[in-house]
Amino acid sequence: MAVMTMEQSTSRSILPAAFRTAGVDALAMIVAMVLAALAIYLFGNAAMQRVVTYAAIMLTAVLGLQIFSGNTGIVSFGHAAFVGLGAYATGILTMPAALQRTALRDLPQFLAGHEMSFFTALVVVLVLAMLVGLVTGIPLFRLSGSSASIATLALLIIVYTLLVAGREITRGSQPFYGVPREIGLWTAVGVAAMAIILARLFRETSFGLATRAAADDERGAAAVGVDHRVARLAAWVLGAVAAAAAGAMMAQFLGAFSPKDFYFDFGFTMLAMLIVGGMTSSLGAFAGVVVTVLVVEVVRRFEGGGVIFGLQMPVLFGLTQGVLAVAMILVIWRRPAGLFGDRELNLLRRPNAKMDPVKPATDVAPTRAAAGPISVDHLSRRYAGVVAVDDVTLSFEPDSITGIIGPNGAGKTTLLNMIAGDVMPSSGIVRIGAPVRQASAFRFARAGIARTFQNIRVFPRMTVLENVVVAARVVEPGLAAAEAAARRELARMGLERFADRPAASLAYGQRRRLEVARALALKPRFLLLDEPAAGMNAVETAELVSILAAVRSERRIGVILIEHDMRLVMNLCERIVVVDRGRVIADGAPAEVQNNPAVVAAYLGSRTARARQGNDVQ
Ligand SMILES: Nc1ncnc2c1ncn2[C@@H]1O[C@H](COP(=O)(O)OP(=O)(O)OP(=O)(O)O)[C@@H](O)[C@H]1O
Repeated sequence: MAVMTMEQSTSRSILPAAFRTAGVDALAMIVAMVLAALAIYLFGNAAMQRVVTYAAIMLTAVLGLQIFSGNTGIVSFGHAAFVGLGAYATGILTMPAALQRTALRDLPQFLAGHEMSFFTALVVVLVLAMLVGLVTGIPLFRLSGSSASIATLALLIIVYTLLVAGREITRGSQPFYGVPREIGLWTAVGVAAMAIILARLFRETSFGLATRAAADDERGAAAVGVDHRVARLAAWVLGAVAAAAAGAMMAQFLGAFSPKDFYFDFGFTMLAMLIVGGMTSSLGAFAGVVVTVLVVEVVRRFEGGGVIFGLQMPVLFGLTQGVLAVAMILVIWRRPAGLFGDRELNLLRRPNAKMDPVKPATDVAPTRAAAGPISVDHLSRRYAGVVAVDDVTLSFEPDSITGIIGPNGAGKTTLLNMIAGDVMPSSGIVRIGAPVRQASAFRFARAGIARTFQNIRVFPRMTVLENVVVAARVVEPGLAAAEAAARRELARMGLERFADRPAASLAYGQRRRLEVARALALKPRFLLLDEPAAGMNAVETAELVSILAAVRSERRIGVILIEHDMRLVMNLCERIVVVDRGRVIADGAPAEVQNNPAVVAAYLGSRTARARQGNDVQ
């Protein structure tokens, strides 16, 4: 009987394995939600049904937040603003015309008298959220980390101020009333189910992979061709859409509300739910909402005071928010990644399962457009007081292997970083065939320059396979093809059995090999390696040398490597460029360079200097 290989099975299926897993996970969460709703529908009272409806609405909002914050790592306060916008827009669009004439007397003509059904209003609200998401996301995607978080906070304040100031449309800080209460349990559950599918699948899309990679390591992501700004914008817009859908439901759930219902308290509740469950997974959002709603429901009974279990209790104003805050602190303290960590259910993924054999990638031809050599013209890079690279002119042919050596601080890494588009030259230019904008690493990567880093930059929270898929996705026609290519690259590097493990769990030498596999998945013209054997033992180094030599002859790509291990350099390289104090002092075959008096002097000089420093210290 013929054994079907993993490669065959993957290429035959339309859906990539990651989507199949995500689909089954989403289905499991939806089934759990529907069963809970059904039990309450059949056996619960009206109050219980309201709690489940509220939970489904909050789940939609929190999943919107998770799509952005969970994947990009940027904590957002702005999603509460989208819930508010969705609520007010739905309120205006669905309010009966007669009521509108008394409640919103000054409403502009174009907004008056629509009397839409909930679902028609929902469609309008979603389109509106997409537009507002795009407009607000464009300035936001240029920011990272805490400055991006502050920008989302600013958005929340701006939207609140607009809602309060736009009295003719929103009734300002007065309650906005008269919204038909049409939303029922099953509508809320249905919309929440859509949000679950959206959030769970988004993680596995190219955008989801790109945002997660950039959240783990922005420079590492750029080095594999990821333009994280576009991916981040996509996450922002989709998150905004889900949050606005929650707002549309919230409007009809509450019937009456005011701007403060969608301000800090609400933003805090959304964040608390997500952080308690686990920010980086849709399972975390799901669990966070369930746990928090249950806790809040219990605590709320105590908040109003009265006789509880035979005891007379005082009114405890703010108890719910207080308990939420304490729960959040406890979770952050005891389980920083949330109750469910950063794991999805991953029902179809079994890390230790025996896999079908994969044909290692040995016959991959470079596919990139930039077919010519890399040329570096009068390249310099100055830092305050230091000339790291000083007027270097060089050319590197594809299908050649060049070592760049030199004493510590000679400028090797800075030169390599400029060739990879990671550092902007102070003067001079790097040409890689096609014209590429300087200092945009992701464009250099897409033009055929792949690299590894001196300090390994794998994406620790992503699986080993995902690390490579992020790169493969840039050159392969679809996710299924990218998965198959990534598996073959992992097999080439002897890492296929670790495919479903988090990259952080790999040993040091394996992580170095993973970085090489990820770089090769770009099908590059040139592979730039910054001290690939650093920190490896003799066996690991020998293994790496033989892999690199084989890869280079299999694929006929140019390799440029920086290395202090002279044995490795002399064994592997056909050409050696020696750099000292930012300048090229020798360039030629290994034997020539070894006997070059300038090189001997540079190395001797640095050693003498080091010895002198040592004596000074003593
Ligand atoms: N971002 C930076 N800011 C300021 N100075 C820098 C920066 N990057 C590099 N330098 C300086 O530029 C010089 C060259 O550094 P570079 O890291 O390129 O050398 P190297 O040859 O790769 O050294 P090593 O072999 O130790 O890695 C050093 O003096 C370094 O301190």
